[in-house]
Amino acid sequence: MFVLSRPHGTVRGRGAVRGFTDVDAASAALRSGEIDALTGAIPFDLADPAALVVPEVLHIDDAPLAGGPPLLRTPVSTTLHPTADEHRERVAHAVKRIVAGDVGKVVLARSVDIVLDAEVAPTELLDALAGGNAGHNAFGVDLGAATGSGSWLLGASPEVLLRKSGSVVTCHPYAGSAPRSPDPVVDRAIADGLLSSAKDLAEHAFVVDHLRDRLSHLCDDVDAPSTPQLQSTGEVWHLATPIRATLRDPATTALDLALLLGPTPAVCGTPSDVAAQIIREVEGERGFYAGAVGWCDGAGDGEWMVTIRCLELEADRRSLRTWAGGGIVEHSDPQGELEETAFKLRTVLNALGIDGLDQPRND
Ligand SMILES: C=C(O[C@H]1C=CC=C(C(=O)O)[C@@H]1O)C(=O)O
Repeated sequence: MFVLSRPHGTVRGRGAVRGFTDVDAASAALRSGEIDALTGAIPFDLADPAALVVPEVLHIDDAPLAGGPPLLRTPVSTTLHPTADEHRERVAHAVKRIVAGDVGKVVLARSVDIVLDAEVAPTELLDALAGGNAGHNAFGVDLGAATGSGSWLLGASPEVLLRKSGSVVTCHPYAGSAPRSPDPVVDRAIADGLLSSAKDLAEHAFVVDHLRDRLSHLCDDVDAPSTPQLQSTGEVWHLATPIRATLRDPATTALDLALLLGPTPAVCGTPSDVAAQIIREVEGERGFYAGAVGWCDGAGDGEWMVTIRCLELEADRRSLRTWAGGGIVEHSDPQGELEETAFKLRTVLNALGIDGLDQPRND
């Protein structure tokens, strides 16, 4: 099963006629007309297996999921990768490499392994994720249909890697973050601070520059405003830029665009190859985190979200891994970056009904 809930509608894929773990084979089958739809997840490292299926039925309607209340689970065990101290050290080291000129920006992430006190049904968690943000953004991908793993990838990503309809491509990159506050006056002041933060504006510009450059390979009229706007989730303020471009060849598929554009510097860095190498050395394999989740129809139209604010729920339905990362640039502060991972983790933790991770505050 596949579900992508967005403010403008919900896409559901049911059944699996065929599965693909090789993105190039999936892309070729779509382009040749051998298959007429595709749903699923692309990993961060395209050399890793994807989880793509040709659904028996692809159903598209014009309402998001209604969303449900948060669940009420308690962790019986929590393991952080890495510890707070180690993450601060990694950020400090990345800043040194940036100052040395090895890389311009690199996104470093932390993961948390949690074992819950009781099982969670993937569809129940999907509803809780959709209920946790005003846009009812949420996704759920049964990874087993393609990989046989029995796991589900679930999340509430606010970030559209791309949407393709006919010859029009839109992207909505997010980069640059600050925590929401329950106090409206403080919340507004935090948002205003983000909009004028030189460090966050620089962090954001890497992503827009990358998308402008990659889109120009296939598109004319790439239109991106010169300054970002504010967007928010339930937990986080972001800088975001709406980008629009016109494809030279409208037969280019949304999947091909996802492979061309991602992983962007919102989740990887600049230059992409150097940043990806640093991430591999520092974090190891990311799996599906920071890849893309989405769908594509027979005309090549579709939508792909950046796989963030997400978790992988294992076959036992009690064990899960969730992730949060942040873009490191020259003026990043290790403690600030640690705190950023903590408030980004709240999206998934809130949906599960988990208050704290039972660790010292900054862990
Ligand atoms: C990498 C993540 O967020 C990205 C998206 C928005 C803002 C980001 C930032 O401010 O660093 C990240 O680029 C994540 O949530 O794990």
